[in-house]
Order: sequence, then structure tokens, then C-alpha cells
Amino acid sequence: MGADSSGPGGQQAGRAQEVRRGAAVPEGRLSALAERASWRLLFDYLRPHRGTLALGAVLALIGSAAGLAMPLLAKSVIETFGTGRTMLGPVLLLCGAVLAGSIISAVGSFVLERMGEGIVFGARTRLVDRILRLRVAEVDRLKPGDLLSRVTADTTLLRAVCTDALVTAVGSVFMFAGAAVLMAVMDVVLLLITLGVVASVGLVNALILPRIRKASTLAQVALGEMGSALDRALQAFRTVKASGAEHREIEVVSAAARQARDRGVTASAWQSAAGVSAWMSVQLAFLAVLGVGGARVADGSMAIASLIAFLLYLFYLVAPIGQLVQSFTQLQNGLAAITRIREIEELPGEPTVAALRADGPPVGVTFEDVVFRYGDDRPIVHDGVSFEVRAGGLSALVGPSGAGKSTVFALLERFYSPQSGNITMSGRDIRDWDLAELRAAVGYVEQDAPVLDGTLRENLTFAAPDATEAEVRHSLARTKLDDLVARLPEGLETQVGHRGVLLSGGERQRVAIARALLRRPRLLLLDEATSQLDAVNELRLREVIAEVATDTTVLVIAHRLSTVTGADRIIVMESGRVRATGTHAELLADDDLYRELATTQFLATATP
Ligand SMILES: Nc1ncnc2c1ncn2[C@@H]1O[C@H](COP(=O)(O)OP(=O)(O)OP(=O)(O)O)[C@@H](O)[C@H]1O
Repeated sequence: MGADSSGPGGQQAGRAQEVRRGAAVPEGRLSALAERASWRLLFDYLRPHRGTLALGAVLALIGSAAGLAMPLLAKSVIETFGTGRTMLGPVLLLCGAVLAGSIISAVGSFVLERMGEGIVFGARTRLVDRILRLRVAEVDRLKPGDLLSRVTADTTLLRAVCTDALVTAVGSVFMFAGAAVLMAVMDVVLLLITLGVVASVGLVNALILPRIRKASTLAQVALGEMGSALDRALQAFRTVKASGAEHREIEVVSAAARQARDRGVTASAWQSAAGVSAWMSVQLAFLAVLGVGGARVADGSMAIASLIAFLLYLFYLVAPIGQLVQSFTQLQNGLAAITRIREIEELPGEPTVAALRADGPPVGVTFEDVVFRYGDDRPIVHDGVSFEVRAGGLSALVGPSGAGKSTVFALLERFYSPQSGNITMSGRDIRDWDLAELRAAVGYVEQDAPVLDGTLRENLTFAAPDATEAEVRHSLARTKLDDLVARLPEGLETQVGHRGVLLSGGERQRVAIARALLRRPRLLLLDEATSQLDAVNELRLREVIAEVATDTTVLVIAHRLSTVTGADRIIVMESGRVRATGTHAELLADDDLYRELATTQFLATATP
């Protein structure tokens, strides 16, 4: 029971709400969310790679150590000036340190970069896995463009954190500590002056960093909104063109892009402020050390070589401070991205549904007093729906638009769960069916019969990848597509185009039926297209449905009189209830609504 839910707890439901609201998330809530995306989340990503991380860090440290030795080696070179001693030894040592330090640093940074790519790969595959396993109800609330941006843009930010930021931070901390220790050995007073100035940078940054994270989160949300806006326009591309709405859609996408830019600019402004504070502190430290150190050189208490070495170390401090500040700002962007990735990862998903095949006798279906609404804040769609569809034969659901017919199919597929009432298939509550077994037993052909980009063969075997050539040919013959395949230049290997645009509406519908039949369903749910089919296609579809109904239960949402006249049983729905059931002749005699539908809507599309 309820195997298709990992239990949306209150917290998860709350997160789903945040995702749904997208850019409309109030800023206060955002910072609370960002807080939750703590270091712990980052460590979760890093934990499986801790061996590589340690190796990369050690190499980065050795590289930094070689760098740290340079001022000392430079000092020894300077000290040979005018002494008559040969400079060859110290110079060779200096060159060796430069070379070794560079190579070791490069290897260390490659190891960490590679680890970063591994982390991003892991995050992307987990995210895609989660998205494709989400419950239909969750996907209804999410925007595809925003999801895409989380898989691409947000994970890219994660890489920046795990590679650049981490590589730099590890090296910088060591460089900073090493330089500080060596400076302490050389002159404690000058070091204290330096550290005093540097501490002020830390203080300023502590105030700036949360602002960077907030601005960065908002910028990523805006980027997701932009993706959604573009996706909306592309999904309805022909409608956009036909409505002359290009400029309006361009404006919608541009507005989202503008918002992303503005928020990005805010984040950059704070980042610049952090950078400036680091730069200023180093300049101040340099001036202070130069002043105090110069005075001590003048009074003879300090050698000029020591002051030069100290100032060199001070510059060794400059780079790590700047880099640390940069790493921390990058980290803020990364943590914002991690929060967005986690929001999706924590949504409830369904268990794996393997591509099984049903193979069994036709099944009957019953609805008993089913009450359903799509969300707590939504109106009731099924208000005590009860009906029975016996095993085998053709049954039709009819009723005005919005009566709840397609919802019957969605509930049978367990895309949603009813609030009350029982649905059984083959006498067994559908909640007791294993989800994979249930979905294998039910073939589902949606109204707009989606055909995926790819070849005709890929589309046919989509639900049954192990189907044999003979089975494919058989399903083509049953759905009367064999003459189409014979006409196509590359037969089954012909590309059908994005969303099957190269096929006609009738052909798409029959391809979708053939695809469903290849899985040998025990119940075929067919949402008939409302669009007009030409007489030949309509006749073919009718023949296909009648033929399939000889060995499977077929439940069709009928929009054509020709379909219902041949049905064994018709269920008339109105306003979320079943108002009548019977044969065409019985309903024509007994039910006013059916009579009206039959003489208006249905007749309009009937073949002579
Ligand atoms: N995913 C959804 N989320 C929220 N509400 C929905 C969803 N799908 C359908 N509804 C609502 O449920 C009601 C019934 O929809 P349903 O698609 O079942 O009607 P129908 O009888 O199949 O209509 P039609 O013949 O026009 O397809 C409609 O008011 C619709 O707005």
C-alpha cells in the first residue's frame, strides 16, 4: 500500500512549496533556506571523495611549501652578493624549488579538479534520477525550465565550489599559516602589526558573505525563472508564432533575464566589496610594515635583507588572503546552488518501475465512491464516482469537458491517490498492486499521443525494449501502420522529429496505441483525440479499437459517435459524478445529457 510514496513529510511538503513558488519566495524565507544549506550539505558531497581530497590537499600543501621556501632561498642568493662566494648553488636550489613547486601544485590541482567533476557528475545523475522518479503530482507543480536550470546551471556552480574554491582555499590556508609562522620567526612585532590589519578583513567579510549568498540564491532563482519562461515559449512555439506573440514572449524571457542580471550585479557588488577590503588591508599592512621596519633598519636593529624577506612574506600573505576571500564568496554561490539541488533531491519519489510486460487475461475495473481533488486548495474533481468496467470488450467514458474523465485514467495509473473510496483492478485494490506490475498491466494512450524524438522503432519499443521484430510487425499490422512504414524512406528507422511532427495526428495516435499494445496490456486506456481525423484515419482507428477489444479490456474516453455506437457499455460522467450507464440505444432513450451529446458534439465528428 502506498508504495509509490516515500512519505512527503511536513518539511518536504514545505520545500515543495518553496520550489513551486520559485522567484516568488520571500527573501526572509530564502535566507532561512540558505542557512539550511549549510556546510554539512557540502561535506555530504565531499565525503565519498575524501581520499582524493586528502591526496589533492597534500599535493597542494607540498606545492605551497615549495613556494614558501622561495623568499628564504632568495635571501640566501642576496646574501652571497659581494661576499665573493659562488651563487650557483643557491640559484640552482631556487630554480629547483620553483620547478618542483609548480609541477606538484599543478598535479594537486588536477586531482582536485577531477574530483570536482566527479562530484558534479554524481549530483547531476542523482538529480536526473530523482526528477524522473518524481510523483506526477510533484511535477505538476514544478516548472520544466527551472528543473533544467537546476541540473545544468546549479550543478556547474557546485563544481566551482568543489574545485576552484576548495583547491584555492586549501592552498591559501597553508600558505597563510606558513607565511605567518616564518614571519613570526623573523620579527614578531611586524607580524602582529600585519595580523591586526588582516583581522579587520575577516570582520568586514563576516558581514558581507551572507549578503553574497542571499543575492546569489536570488540570481539562481531568477535564472530558473528565465529557463521556465523560455521553455513555455518553446513548448507552444507554433501557437506563439500563430498568435503573433513573439515580442511578448521575448519580453517575458528578457524580464526574467534582466532580473537574473540585476541580482547577479548585486552579488558582484558585494563580491567586489569583499575583494576591495582584502586588497586595502594588504596595502595598509604593507605600509605599516614598511614604516616600522624601515625605522628599525635605519636604527640598525634590523638587517635590510630581513626586511626584504619579511616584505616578500607579506606578499605571500596577500595572495592567500585575496584567494581566501574569493573562495569564500564562491562558496556562498555554491551553497545557494546546493540548496536548490537539495530541494529537488528531497521531494518524494516513486520506487523504480521496471519495463515489465503484463501478459495475462483482460482485467475488469471498479470505482467505488471515489472522491478526489488535485490538491487541498483545489475543487473536488471526483465527487463519489462509482462504476464498473467488466473484463474484456470496449467501454466508453463520455461527458462534457471537465467532467473528470481523464482523471479516471490518472487515478487508475496511480499518478495520484484518491482522498477516499476504492479503486479495484481484477478485484484487487490498486493500492495493493506492485506499482511496476500495475503500470505494466495498464496501457495508456494520452489524448495528444506524445511521440518522442527518435526513430519510429524507438517509439514503438519504448515501453517494451525487448520486443522481437515479429512482435513489432504484428503490432504495426494491428494498428494498420504497416502501409505507412512501407511508404517511409527508411521504414522503421525513420526519424519522426521532435514530438513526432513528421507524422499526422491520426498516425501519431496509432503509433501510441501500437506502443501500448507491444507491452501486451490487460487494460488499455485510450484518450481519444478531440481533433478531427479524416474519414480514412477515423475508420482505421475504429477498426483498431474494435480489434484490440477482442483480447483486452479497452476503456476509451470517447469524443466520436462512431466510437460509442460500437461500445459494449457507456459511462456518462457529469461534474465529477457518473450520471448514467448503458448501451448507446439505452442511453439515447433514457438520458437527456447523452442524447444532447450524441446529437451535437458527437454527431459533428461522426463519419457518414
Ligand atoms: N493536473 C491537474 N492539476 C489540477 N487540476 C487538474 C489537473 N488535471 C485536471 N484538473 C482539473 O480537473 C477537472 C477535470 O479534469 P479532467 O481532465 O479529468 O476532465 P475531462 O472530463 O477529461 O475533460 P476533457 O474532456 O476536456 O479532457 C478539470 O476542472 C481540470 O481543470
